[in-house]
Amino acid sequence: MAREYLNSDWLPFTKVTVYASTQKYVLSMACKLLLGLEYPGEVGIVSELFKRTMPGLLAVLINLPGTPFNRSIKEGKKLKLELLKIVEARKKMIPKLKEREKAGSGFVDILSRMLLEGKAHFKSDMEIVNNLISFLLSSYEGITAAITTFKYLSELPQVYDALYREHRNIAKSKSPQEKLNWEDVQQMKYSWNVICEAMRLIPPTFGTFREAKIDLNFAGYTIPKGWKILWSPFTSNKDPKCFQNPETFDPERYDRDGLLPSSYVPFGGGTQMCPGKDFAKFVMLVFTYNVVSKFRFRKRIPDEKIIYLPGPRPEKDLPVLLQQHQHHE
Ligand code: HEM
Repeated sequence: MAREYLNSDWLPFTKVTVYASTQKYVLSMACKLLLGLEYPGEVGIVSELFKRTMPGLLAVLINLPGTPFNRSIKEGKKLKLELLKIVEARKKMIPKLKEREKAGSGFVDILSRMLLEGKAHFKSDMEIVNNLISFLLSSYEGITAAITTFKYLSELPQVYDALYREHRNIAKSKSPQEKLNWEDVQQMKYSWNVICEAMRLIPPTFGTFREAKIDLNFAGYTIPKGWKILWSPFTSNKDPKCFQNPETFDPERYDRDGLLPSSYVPFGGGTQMCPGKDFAKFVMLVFTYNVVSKFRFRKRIPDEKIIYLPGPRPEKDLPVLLQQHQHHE
């Protein structure tokens, strides 16, 4: 799907805005993997309704006709109805899905898996829909934010070249039209280090809250039972005690220095750790592989700032000039 997407949305152009384009791709990919919708035909309605609902997340909470908040509520209701229709239709396919699963054939998307697991986990269809919306949101915001990787790839040619070499080695073991498989993705060790380094310097999420279950003493401070504590990857990620020369983009550090426990936490930790980590990793690696195998790119705004809305994004969506590889260098 990444290949198909790049052929239609990148290949005909010499300029693209990486953030907006990646967001579109990630949402389509999430619709396919989470909901089992076909790309590009079936993902259109859901992704459009989802995009129209999103502005309400950051709007002033005034629910009057014509306000962005009011518009988002209306679009959100339409999105839920559309997802309910999809859930209804999929339920009718459960016997077929069970057969397919027994035969061990074919990929089972997350919605189908939720339905196969049955009523034990979900009280109603609306609960399934609400879960799906939270997964779509995490993909849309989280995975796209990690695409700051491309900012560093356009700034650091030596990192780009090392990544390209890793990708070429994988490509050499395959025929030109052969798709990536799970084993190929496991080999993308340097690529993952690059993405990790981008997420270390610009974490996709600011952090979340925990509640103190007992009176705690931490670093000389008393935290009374019941207080909320905000943990954030922004603190340890730039701490020289955890990462040497923390401001330097250095993907090799993970193999060379290793990691202190709980020092690198873009996906959180403990029992609440992000359940979408592997999904996100897979989507990011496959997309990066497909982009780097086809293009070099140069930033059009040399000192473009990263802003937080609330997740990080390049201020002007990272416009780049594309240069297609003429032959495999
Ligand atoms: C690069 C992408 C992503 C990043 C950086 C990220 C990061 C995080 C973080 C920091 C948390 C809080 C963990 C904690 O409190 O310890 C979290 C929770 C969560 N994430 Fe992600 N996430 C990403 C992608 C995804 C995706 C793709 C999904 C779903 C498909 C997802 C689903 C969730 C859910 C459901 C929770 C709540 C878990 C709970 O409270 O038990 N995330 N994520």
